[in-house]
Amino acid sequence: MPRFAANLSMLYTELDFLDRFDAAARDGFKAVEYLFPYAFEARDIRARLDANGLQQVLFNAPPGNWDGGERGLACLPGREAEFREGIAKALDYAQALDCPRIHVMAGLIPEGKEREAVQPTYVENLRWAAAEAKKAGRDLLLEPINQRDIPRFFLNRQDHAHEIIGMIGADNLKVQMDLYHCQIVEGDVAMKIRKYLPTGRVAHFQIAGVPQRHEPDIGELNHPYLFSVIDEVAAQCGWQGWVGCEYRPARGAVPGGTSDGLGWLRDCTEAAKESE
Ligand SMILES: O=C(O)C(=O)CO
Repeated sequence: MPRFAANLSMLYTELDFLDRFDAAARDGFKAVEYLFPYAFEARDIRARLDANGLQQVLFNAPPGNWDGGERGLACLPGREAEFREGIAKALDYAQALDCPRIHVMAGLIPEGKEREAVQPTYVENLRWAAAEAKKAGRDLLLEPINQRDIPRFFLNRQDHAHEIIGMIGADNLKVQMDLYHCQIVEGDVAMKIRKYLPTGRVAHFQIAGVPQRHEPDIGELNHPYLFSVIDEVAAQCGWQGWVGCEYRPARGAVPGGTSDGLGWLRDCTEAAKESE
């Protein structure tokens, strides 16, 4: 069975952010991820991690004006200085939280521009950021995201992410392979895991049911099968990463809404015990 991390931006949202760490640990998670730590002092987050024996496995670099609709700065011409400040801030938090990975959201293709026109900005920003992250001992992750959730998002396809990484050639620049986005954009998910995991460029997975982004046991994807594929390929290539549970519980932000929906995880754990 893969190792699962609770995404605290989507799970336990009936609780204040810092209390979500305690709830995730109570449900048996050993690791967490979320979008952004920046509204909190790193030492307060660190205290919650330590008190609950949790690892911080991923968070995002500052995305620009999130409430104004921005979803990353990396592909935005003219925003390079802000992009660099954001990466420096993310690296400081990563150090304080002992977090090995930072997701750098690509951003939206500006109105009136084509993807090809902004790709050079994206590549140059990432080249700089990967070198900074390397000095700090961190990996930077690129995530292809579907355009139903985020219209005009620059990076949508797995092959595009791998092509960009190949162009830059930094060994700490990797892919965050979200199987929910992958199914919506391109499908053939199991074969894509088999193709890309052995490359050493997939640092992290995320999951959610498709199409509503609820629990993984709701919808068109057969997650137990996909977990067995991850396990099989991981054993062959020595991959030891995490699978982030980045879904909106079907019962919503109500007390117990997240925990009640974790039947899929309990089933998975039981099945793993039986096969030992
Ligand atoms: O929208 C997503 O899928 C993300 O992981 C954002 O970080």
